[in-house]
Amino acid sequence: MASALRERSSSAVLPSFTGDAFDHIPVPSFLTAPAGTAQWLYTTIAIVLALLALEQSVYRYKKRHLPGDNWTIPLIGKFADSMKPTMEGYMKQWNSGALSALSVFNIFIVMASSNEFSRKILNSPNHAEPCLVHSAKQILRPDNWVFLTGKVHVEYRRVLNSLFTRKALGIYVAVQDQITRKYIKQWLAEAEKDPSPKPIMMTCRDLNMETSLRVFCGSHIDDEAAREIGEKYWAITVALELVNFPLPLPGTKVYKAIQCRKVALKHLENAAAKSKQAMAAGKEPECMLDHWIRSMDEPTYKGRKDFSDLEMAMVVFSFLFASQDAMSSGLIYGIQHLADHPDIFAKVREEQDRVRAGDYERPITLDMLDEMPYLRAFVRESLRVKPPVTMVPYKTTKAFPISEDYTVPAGSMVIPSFYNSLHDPEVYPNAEELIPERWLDPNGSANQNPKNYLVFGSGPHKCIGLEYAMMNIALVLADAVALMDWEHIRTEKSDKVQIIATLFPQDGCLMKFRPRALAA
Ligand code: HEM
Repeated sequence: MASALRERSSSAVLPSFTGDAFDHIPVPSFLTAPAGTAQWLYTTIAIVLALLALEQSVYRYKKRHLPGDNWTIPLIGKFADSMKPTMEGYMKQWNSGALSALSVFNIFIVMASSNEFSRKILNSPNHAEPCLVHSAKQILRPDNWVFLTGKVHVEYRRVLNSLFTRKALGIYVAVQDQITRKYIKQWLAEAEKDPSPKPIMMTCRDLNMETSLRVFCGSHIDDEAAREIGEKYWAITVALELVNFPLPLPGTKVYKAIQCRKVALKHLENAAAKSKQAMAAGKEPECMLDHWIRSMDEPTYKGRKDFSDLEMAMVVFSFLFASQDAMSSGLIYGIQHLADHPDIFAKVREEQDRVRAGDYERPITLDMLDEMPYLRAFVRESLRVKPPVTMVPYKTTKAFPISEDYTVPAGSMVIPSFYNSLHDPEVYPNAEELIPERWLDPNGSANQNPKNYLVFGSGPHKCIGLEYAMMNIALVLADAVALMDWEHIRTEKSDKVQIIATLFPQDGCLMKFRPRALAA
């Protein structure tokens, strides 16, 4: 095709453009260039045009009958949209069909929006594997365990599951409670000095970061290192776009995120070494690293024991990476939802008062959380209404016959989306409304259709930290409800969603906190 175009362009009739009548029109220099140069230029243009035509043909061939644009913007496709994603844009895509197509930087993408197709992608490890966002491999390092697949992934995960047993959660809950109380004291002290409403987005992120670092590394990470990781981590959050600029050149978001990872890994590796020393010296486990090292000595332990400091650091970093944004989103919407529903707030507080029996200084334990079913139902419901993670990019490893009439080509991105499953009115009547009670009835449709609850994904890569995540959000809300009075200052942006890797209220959730006025 290119050679045919070349032949045609070399014999193109130009003289009519060089006649007297056109003398006043500036002629581009390449048209007046010597014959050899012009021919070279026409050839180049012809090749470029042919490649552009080929790009469109390949896109249309892959897309077939799926809903989606019939043409893709040359080279970049929907890159501009992916730079500034909006909930409205995503919803338009999800509602255009159970499967729909688009292309970004020549990556062919199939978006799945129904429960059936989303679950099928998550549960077909022989056809598709997670690719997170494109930048994740550059940020986490390609040798991070999260990129393992198949049997090796299952085996690695089996070891890591021991980090989320009830025994382990019992260690973490004490750390979480201590840090949450420290932050609540700080918020109240700041509010006393300046009672104006403050956005809680960054405050919640800081609380989550400190909680994670202390739960994972305890005192094996010093305050300075924790502060440095916390400060730099925002570079990683902003680099988590669906598709980034392909090369991590200096100045790009991915480059900055990689620099942050290097700093974090250095500190985490150090923490792993210190934890090994502490456990060898017979100290009591105080964090996840300690628990991990100690559990490998238990007679029932089966699996590898030779984890290097770097390997342990990479696991901890993967947890930080997977949790920081999702936890912050879940917590912020938890606070906003509670503040905006005084009836629900009152029920949560009544439960707190009952379980704590007037002793608000006593640290929360796992047993106490077990006695708070209404709070746990609220957390579940809040995450359903505003799922922090609305989709997870996967990649097809071979042609994937996803439906009777469509096969996703090998090497495509396939994106299971969770929003429609979580807002399915058949399973969740009045799906847009926040109704914790729907989780209190074991025979209700919410509990009877667990397959719809995709907040934490499904299949071999389902969120490993889901119990810990729900426990942490519940604990922060429990302490905040028990110890403070709240006021949410609503703006016209409170219900609008901002997407920075996960979902946040556009105004950052403006809150006023006061010490709780307890009846004398
Ligand atoms: C509200 C908070 C959280 C939400 C909404 C969330 C959601 C998710 C989702 C949707 C996935 C992908 C699942 C799939 O592909 O099927 C995932 C994976 C993962 N999550 Fe979470 N997550 C949260 C908190 C956490 C926490 C606290 C940790 C660790 C402490 C964590 C660690 C991970 C890891 C390591 C994976 C990858 C698992 C694998 O590939 O085997 N997440 N999470």
